[in-house]
Amino acid sequence: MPQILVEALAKTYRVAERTPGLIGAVRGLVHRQWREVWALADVSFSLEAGELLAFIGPNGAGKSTTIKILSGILRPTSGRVEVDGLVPYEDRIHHVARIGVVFGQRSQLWWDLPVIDGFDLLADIYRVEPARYRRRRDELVAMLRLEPLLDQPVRQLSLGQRMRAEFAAALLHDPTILFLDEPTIGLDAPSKLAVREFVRRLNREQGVTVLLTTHDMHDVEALAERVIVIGHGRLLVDGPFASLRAGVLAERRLYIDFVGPAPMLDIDGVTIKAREGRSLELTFNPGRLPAPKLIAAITSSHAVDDIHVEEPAIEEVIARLYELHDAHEA
Ligand SMILES: Nc1ncnc2c1ncn2[C@@H]1O[C@H](COP(=O)(O)OP(=O)(O)OP(=O)(O)O)[C@@H](O)[C@H]1O
Repeated sequence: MPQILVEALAKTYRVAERTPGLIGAVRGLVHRQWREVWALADVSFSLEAGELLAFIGPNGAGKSTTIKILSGILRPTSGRVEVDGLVPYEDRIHHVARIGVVFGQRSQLWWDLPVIDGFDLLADIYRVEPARYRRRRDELVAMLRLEPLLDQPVRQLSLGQRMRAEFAAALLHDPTILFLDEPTIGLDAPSKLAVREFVRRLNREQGVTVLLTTHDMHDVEALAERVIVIGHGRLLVDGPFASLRAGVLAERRLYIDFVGPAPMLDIDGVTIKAREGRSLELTFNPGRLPAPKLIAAITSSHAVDDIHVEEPAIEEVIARLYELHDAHEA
């Protein structure tokens, strides 16, 4: 029996139609027109205990809605959800004792309270037995290097520091499942690395099941073995990251600055995308032509000033997935 089971999940939101202008606004107060927005059309997947799954997709794809339903905040329009045998939105009290949630854009700590007081309050709310709480809190404080921040009010923390405190807050009651909604959003590079390292340890060493949404492909690469791509409220892909990468993500971009004007390159399997002055941008498939081989071929015959390889941005990957999906549906 999987730990998380999602079957034919659908969610519509009812939003008020706005008529422009003052008269429209007044009329809207009297006869409000509603329109339905399909956030999720039909999503099914399951997750075994101890898995780490990344949920990716463009803005508005339905990722946050899925996390909100799984964490019991929202009720779906139709479909079935079970987490550890419970229906999250029907048995919230028991459910929240087993899960931890971190929203990158929202805080569960109290803005004006010192971090440690917020932790104490949460332990009370979750009714964590005092000795167990102190043990878990000290463990998390050490893992997340929170000691120097404990007496500071949350509002004085930097975003990176606050996210570390948020992770501890979400885990004080020792949940076996962690939902993360864009946990690295807005963080600088060292803070992102710290978050990834912490999530990895939590999953690998403590066996916590993690479901994560992100727009950062580096999060996915660093953490997830399995990836679900969601778009238009539907599942587009569910599989190992390695195969997604080898298929849709195969293309790499190479940027080269030459010492002199950019030469005409004619290499099998390489497409020139842009040429300007001394610069050249090209694409290649590393499965067919490994990057070191390509770079060696170019640098052995041309003087190069700078060179770097880039993976396609997540938006490009998603756009490509849409094309494949639409072609398949047609
Ligand atoms: N409370 C709400 N009321 C009305 N519509 C909503 C509400 N929340 C979400 N939506 C709509 O549902 C759709 C899915 O939104 P959701 O926030 O789940 O997407 P997302 O994949 O998390 O996007 P993002 O990457 O931008 O966070 C969007 O069209 C959004 O406008």
